Parts: sequence; C-alpha cells; structure tokens
Amino acid sequence: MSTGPLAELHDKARAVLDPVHYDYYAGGVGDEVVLGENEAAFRRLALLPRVLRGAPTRDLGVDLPGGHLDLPVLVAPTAFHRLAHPEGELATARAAAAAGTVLVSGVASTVAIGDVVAAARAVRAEASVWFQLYPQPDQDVTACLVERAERAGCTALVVTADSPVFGRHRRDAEHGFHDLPAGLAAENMRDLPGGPPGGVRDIGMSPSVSWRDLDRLRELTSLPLWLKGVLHPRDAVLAVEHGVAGVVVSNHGGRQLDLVPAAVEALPAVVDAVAGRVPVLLDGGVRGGGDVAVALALGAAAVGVGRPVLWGLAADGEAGVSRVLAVLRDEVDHVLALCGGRDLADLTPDLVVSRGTGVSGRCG
Ligand SMILES: Cc1cc2nc3c(=O)[nH]c(=O)nc-3n(C[C@H](O)[C@H](O)[C@H](O)COP(=O)(O)O)c2cc1C
Ligand SMILES: O=C(O)C(=O)c1ccccc1
Repeated sequence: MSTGPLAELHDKARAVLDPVHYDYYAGGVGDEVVLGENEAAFRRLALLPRVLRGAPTRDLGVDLPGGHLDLPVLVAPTAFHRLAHPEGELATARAAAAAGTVLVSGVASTVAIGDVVAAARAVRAEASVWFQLYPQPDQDVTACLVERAERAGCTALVVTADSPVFGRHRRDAEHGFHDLPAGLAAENMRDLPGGPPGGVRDIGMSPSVSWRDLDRLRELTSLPLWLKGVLHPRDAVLAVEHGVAGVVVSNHGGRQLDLVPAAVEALPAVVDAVAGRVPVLLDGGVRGGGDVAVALALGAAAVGVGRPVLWGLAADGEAGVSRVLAVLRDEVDHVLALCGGRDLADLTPDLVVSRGTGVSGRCG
C-alpha cells in the first residue's frame, strides 16, 4: 500500500500494534512471493471505461446466498481481532453491520460467535454474519461448531479448504509467536467435545480433509455453504457438483502455498468453469475501489478484504473499520461512474486489459 486513506490506516496500525502482532497480520508464507503478487497483479491490469452511458446514480448492491450486501465488499475471515483492539470482533461486526455488509466471522475469533452476531444485530436487525470454519479432525467438534453458528443466527457457512496443514510463516517463527497473550483465546473452541472442561481446544488442521467432509457438512446444515480457497477450475466444478452455494477464489492472502498465482489471476478460469451456476467471490490483495471494480469485471460477484480491515481495527477500532468500508464504497462508486456504469452488471470482462503488452495500433 502506498498512499491514500487506506494506506494511512495501515501506517497508523503499524505504529500502534505490537510488532509481533503486526507481523502476524501482515506476513505471508515462505518468501512472501504470493503476498506481494496479490497486490501487484491488480496493478498489472487496467480498465477500459465506456463513455456516454451516463446514469445519475449507481446501485452497488449485491444479493448473495446468505445475505444482501449494500456494497460489493465483505469482510474476509481473519483470526484474533482482539490482538488489534480490545473490542475485537465486536467492533468489526458493528462496523460491517452499519456499512450494510457481511462479516465472515472466523472460527479463530477472540469473541464467541453468539456475541459477534448479537453485536451486529444490535446495530442493524437484519445484519448477516457468516461463520468460517475448518473441518476439524474430530467430526464431533465440527458438528458442535456448526451448531454454535446456527444457534448464533449465522446465515451461511464458509468452509476453508486451502489449509490441510498450517502455512509456515517465517515472521512468526522469527518472533517465536505461537500463543495468544494471556486473557485472549479462540472463544468458539471453548467447552468442546474432547477438550478440557471450560478450556479451549486447539484449532486443528486436517491433512486428510476431503470432499466427504464437505458432504457431511451439507448433511449437517441447511445453511448455504461457501467453499473458500479454490484456485483450480476443476475444484470449482467439483464444488458446484457437491452442492455449494458459492466459491471463494482465494490463496488465503498469501499465507498457505507460496507457489500459487495471484488471486485475481486465478479468477477468470474459475469463473469460466463455474459458468454462472453459483456466485464466485474473490479475496486477496484488494486495496482500493479500482481493485474491486476489476475483480467484478472479471466475474466476481463481490470481494473480501482481510488485512485492510485489521489495519482499520488496530488504528481506530469500530470507527477505523467503518472508515475502510466507507472508503471502499466511495471508491467503487466513483470508478463505476467513470466507467459509465449504473450497476455492478455494467462491469463486464471486456473492460479489463493487461498493462505492458505493447501498443497495438496504426502508427505507420
Ligand atoms: C491475520 C490473518 C488471519 C487469517 N485467518 C484466517 C482464518 O482463520 N480463516 C480463513 O479462512 N482465512 C483466514 N485468513 C485469510 C483471509 O480470509 C483472506 O483470504 C485474506 O486475508 C485475503 O487477503 P488480504 O488480506 O490481502 O485482503 C487470514 C488472513 C490474515 C491476514
Ligand atoms: O493465520 C491464518 O491465516 C489462519 O488461517 C489461522 C488458522 C487457524 C488459527 C488461526 C489463524
């Protein structure tokens, strides 16, 4: 991030956060190639605006399985918000609800999901909160987490599929960051089957996670299921065949396999493969309204933002998250106006071109 209001929030967050926690949020896996590529790939793309199709106002709304968004940006699931601010996920939930968008609340939240949803609904009664989970090695634990999300009133489940094992984050290893500070815990993991009574179980990754786990989840709940962490178009097709409500193209913000393409570069093939059967979301590297517009033009129904929300939260709590979402909303609206768009359907693939491919034209 270079300049602009979101960059200012990032700078402020870096100044106030414990450097260990800053690096936990900011870091990626391995050499952090993918971390950089997620943002760099957007800068390699350009928009060809259409002219003279003016509309006095624009509609930025999107309907998705599990909720309506007033802007095509939702809050991607990120862990441990109380590392950023004492109110943690409560503040994030309030800001997302006030902005009219969805918070995808992570299983690794430092506030229990019931309290997260209650905070969102206190701001806006019809607010939608989705619950992200990793299928746990112990199926009873997975079932219990799903039940907690349902009881809390979540309106969709997001199953993260890109983490059969934890990514290796060098910044965390260098700091020796392995545990949350005293007083903070992954509250959804408290009092679970097989865990210590009153205590918190570790979030497990399961290298044997399979499509069977997704089928089990579908049998367990009638909530819409999103599959997050899809990069291969064939997996997107399988996900549709297994009954998902939507897929999320994501490389986990460059935190899992440091060999994959930028999220936006993986998007078009997934969109083609899904062929409109379910909506496709994207997250990774979205840092401004232009990035949102490009992703939507390439076929995403909406995008998720991870780190920008953490920076807003660290910089200024609920107000900081509200500011991030307001800036993105304003920027998307502005870009859409400059593209002669009335609503998000006017962002079509023909508007996106690559930079740096030379000049084609009749220069003699
Ligand atoms: C600190 C941090 C924690 C994250 N924790 C989770 C998580 O628990 N579950 C999950 O599915 N994704 C998690 N993600 C990935 C995000 O959902 C999202 O894919 C990514 O942050 C998007 O990239 P961006 O940060 O460039 O916007 C995490 C990302 C970060 C930065
Ligand atoms: O840090 C992460 O990216 C992440 O996904 C995660 C998973 C489990 C617990 C905490 C964070």
